[in-house]
Amino acid sequence: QTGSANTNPSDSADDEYITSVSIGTPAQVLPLDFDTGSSDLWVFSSETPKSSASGHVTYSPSKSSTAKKLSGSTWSIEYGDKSSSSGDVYTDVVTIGGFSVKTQAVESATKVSTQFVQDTVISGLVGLGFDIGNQVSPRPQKTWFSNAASSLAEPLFTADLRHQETGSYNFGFIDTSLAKGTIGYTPADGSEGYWGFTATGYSVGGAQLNRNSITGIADTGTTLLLLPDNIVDAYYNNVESAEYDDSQEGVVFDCSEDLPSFSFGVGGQTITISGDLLNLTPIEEGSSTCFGGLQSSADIGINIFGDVALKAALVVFDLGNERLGWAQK
Ligand SMILES: O=C(CNCCc1c[nH]c2ccccc12)Nc1scc(-c2ccccc2)c1C(=O)NCc1ccccc1
Repeated sequence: QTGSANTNPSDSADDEYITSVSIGTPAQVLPLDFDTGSSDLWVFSSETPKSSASGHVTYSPSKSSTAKKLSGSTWSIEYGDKSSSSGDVYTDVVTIGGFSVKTQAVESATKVSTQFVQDTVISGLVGLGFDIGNQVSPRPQKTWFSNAASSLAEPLFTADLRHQETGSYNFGFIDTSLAKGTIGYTPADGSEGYWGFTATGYSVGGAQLNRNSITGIADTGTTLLLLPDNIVDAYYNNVESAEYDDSQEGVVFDCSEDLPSFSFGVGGQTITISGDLLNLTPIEEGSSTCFGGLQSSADIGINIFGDVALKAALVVFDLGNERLGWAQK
């Protein structure tokens, strides 16, 4: 068995990607953000304060004949950007791309932080990280993919995120036609709950790849490519108008500048992110100053290959073989 779901950028900056998910009987369809950087499926619900839920599609367990309260279970998550949510837990049928998991833990939000309240295009997250990262207590729950894996043709899924166009999440199969290059595989480290891996080097503007190990995570839930300062500086030294903007908390530059590409090595392949994918968006509507897709990971303590990097590749999240595959698109 397999599943295939389309995913769409939420806005003109590709800030996040929205995928429709069916929950319950009859189906309640919610726009959710698939997140390989976390391991909880949580949703805005009938239990979310009305003031917080306004503008969001919500899940009502009381309207689903297959919903069951997981009594005594609660959850609470805080993300690195200080956003957070918490609540209680139901199990229900969750269908993604035509594949149904009958008894999926659906974490219902009774509290959500302002970032999520204001982000009305999404009604929650589908964690696609490793089960060890799940935040339900007293008994951690499995992710949708972990529950699905044993019934899928192959225990893997692929992410094909695209700039300002429809992409896909495929479960149980690899559509190699989505990529130009060969898929290079590298071991994945799931011990922290993330899809961790090590890139073998980087280059700016198509130059020869140097040999620098870069350990990081493949994270569909983070917009940016966040790398060490030495790499960020090496890149922006090629961008004449680049400067650090305190109010934006990142490097900005003239929108008119032609940005160099950025490449990294992984699994014996070279993934090249074109310059225009590294110009994320004007800092404000109509501004001629643009915000960079590559930013520093220095005060984060972890390198994150977020959507800006993933957009350049077809990425295979291979749970069965504990490995990540990358192919140039
Ligand atoms: O949490 C995830 C993936 N789920 C994000 C869900 C989400 C969190 N707000 C959201 C808002 C909308 C949609 C989804 C999300 N990835 C990781 S691993 C380490 C960090 C981290 C640790 C310390 C400091 C910083 C990051 C993060 C992180 O916070 N990324 C988001 C971010 C990273 C940088 C800047 C902003 C956000």
